[in-house]
Amino acid sequence: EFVTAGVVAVGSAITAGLLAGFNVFNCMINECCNDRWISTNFTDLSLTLRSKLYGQHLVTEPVLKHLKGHSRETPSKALVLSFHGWTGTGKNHVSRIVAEKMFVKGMKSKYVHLISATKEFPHEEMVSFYKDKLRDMIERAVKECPRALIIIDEMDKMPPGVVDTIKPYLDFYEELGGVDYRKAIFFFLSNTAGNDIAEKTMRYWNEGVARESIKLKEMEEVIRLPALNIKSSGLWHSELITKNLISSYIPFLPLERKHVKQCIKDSLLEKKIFKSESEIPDAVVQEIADELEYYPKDVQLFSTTGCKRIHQKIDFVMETV
Ligand SMILES: Nc1ncnc2c1ncn2[C@@H]1O[C@H](COP(=O)(O)OP(=O)(O)OP(=O)(O)O)[C@@H](O)[C@H]1O
Repeated sequence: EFVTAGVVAVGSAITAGLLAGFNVFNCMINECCNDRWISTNFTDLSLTLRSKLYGQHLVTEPVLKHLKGHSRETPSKALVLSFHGWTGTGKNHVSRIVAEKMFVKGMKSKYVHLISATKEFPHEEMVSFYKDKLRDMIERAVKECPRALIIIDEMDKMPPGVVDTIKPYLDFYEELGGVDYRKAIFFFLSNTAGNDIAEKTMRYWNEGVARESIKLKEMEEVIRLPALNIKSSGLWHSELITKNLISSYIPFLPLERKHVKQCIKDSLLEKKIFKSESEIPDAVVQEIADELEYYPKDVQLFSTTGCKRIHQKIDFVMETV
């Protein structure tokens, strides 16, 4: 009996060893939820954000700070960053950069989830079904990898009330149903409060105050109230706001012509129309920039579509050159 027990024990040890070996080998080739596939080194991310995100000082540093803080051993809750601003100001751009620098497979990682509210939750009358659907999506994502990045785009198109269903997962609980949600990262993207952010930025400009001296704290105030009170914000009367479950509101300021010009240069290089920045004639950049619309009409300060639609404008202008 003693001998049999010994043989069984040795057998189990060998099986466990083989399994562990297989897992190590498997995770060298296939994506796993570990440090080989998910980075906790923020150097590259910080360099990229600093050089490739224009005019958004209230985004670059706060986002980096939150990500670094949250990556420490055991965070007390999931990180929830709510991105707000006009169209084309960089909300998706930042999300993509973060995904690409944190996850080896970038946006293609099975641990990065991009949920489009208009695609997934198009009908207002289906709220209760959508609540189950969203809850299920989040549970599956975090069960598969506690360090998942979940991006909800077009939050303002989400039927009111749906998002509150994920409240427990964003709270300070150690675990829910055997799953720890505290290492997960959520980005909410919306245009809500975009006009309020633009107005405030405009006011500073009129007073001759440098854009870079605008503080995060005051902009957060500008966002929080509209997000809570506008029915089509996705966060209308949401407990995520009232119970302080959103870690930070990140304002994307409207982009000025000089930022748009930087985006144009990037796009011209990306499209391989020019080989280096020094080859790009100013007149070409100017002409493409003139194709966009600016607000307010008299001073033409902010691009109403940020850096969006630049690719089409390049095609149009280069076609006629
Ligand atoms: N601040 C920025 N710095 C550098 N490039 C930018 C910036 N904002 C936008 N872009 C460029 O413009 C493109 C469109 O921007 P993006 O999709 O990030 O806008 P958005 O804020 O998510 O808009 P929407 O609210 O319409 O979803 C990006 O892919 C990027 O190339």
